[in-house]
Amino acid sequence: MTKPLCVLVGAPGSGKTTVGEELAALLGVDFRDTDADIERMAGKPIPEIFIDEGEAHFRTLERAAVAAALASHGGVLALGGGAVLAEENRAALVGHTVVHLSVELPDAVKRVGLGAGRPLLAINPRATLKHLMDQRRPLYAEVATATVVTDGRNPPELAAEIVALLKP
Ligand SMILES: Nc1ncnc2c1ncn2[C@@H]1O[C@H](COP(=O)(O)OP(=O)(O)O)[C@@H](O)[C@H]1O
Ligand SMILES: O=C(O)C1=C[C@@H](OP(=O)(O)O)[C@@H](O)[C@H](O)C1
Ligand SMILES: [Mg+2]
Repeated sequence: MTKPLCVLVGAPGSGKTTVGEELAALLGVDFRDTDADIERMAGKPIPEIFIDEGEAHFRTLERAAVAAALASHGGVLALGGGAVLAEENRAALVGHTVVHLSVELPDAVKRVGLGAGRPLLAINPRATLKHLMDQRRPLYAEVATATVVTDGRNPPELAAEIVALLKP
């Protein structure tokens, strides 16, 4: 069975999508993001899924996307920030190389701005992010096999650090 070289988890704004793309380019492998898979599956952008069908439906699509990607993608895989909420997803990550991109509130808030494209952050992004991060910090720690601190660091240097970390 194919499995990802590296799975990236972390809060919204930790840089999973951006650093994941850089990392895949450095490694010369494909990049995949479960958020993009979900949008393809649903045939619409994530904010529209939240509006039309609600978060529970999004999480159902997300569980399917995570399972499919873990089973079939051999490159770098970025998950959505909330994927770790599902016990099913955390269990599926056991045995994988999972890098937690950690970020503290000040950098996360700066990076997500007013939460464009992230429906959970559409109202009061700073307070909502703080709540999400407090709730999820233990879950990221539970699934991670390594943690990379991203505060004050740029995506190319973070991607290079992960390449070094992946070397046997
Ligand atoms: N290390 C970083 N330093 C500065 N800006 C970053 C960094 N990582 C990501 N960004 C920026 O923050 C925003 C969110 O990044 P993104 O990769 O979408 O995060 P995630 O997928 O974890 O939510 C993007 O505008 C991106 O360019
Ligand atoms: O934190 C969350 O629950 C979410 C994070 C988003 O992905 P990013 O972490 O890539 O922003 C996306 O999956 C969706 O808007 C829900
Ligand atoms: Mg992302």
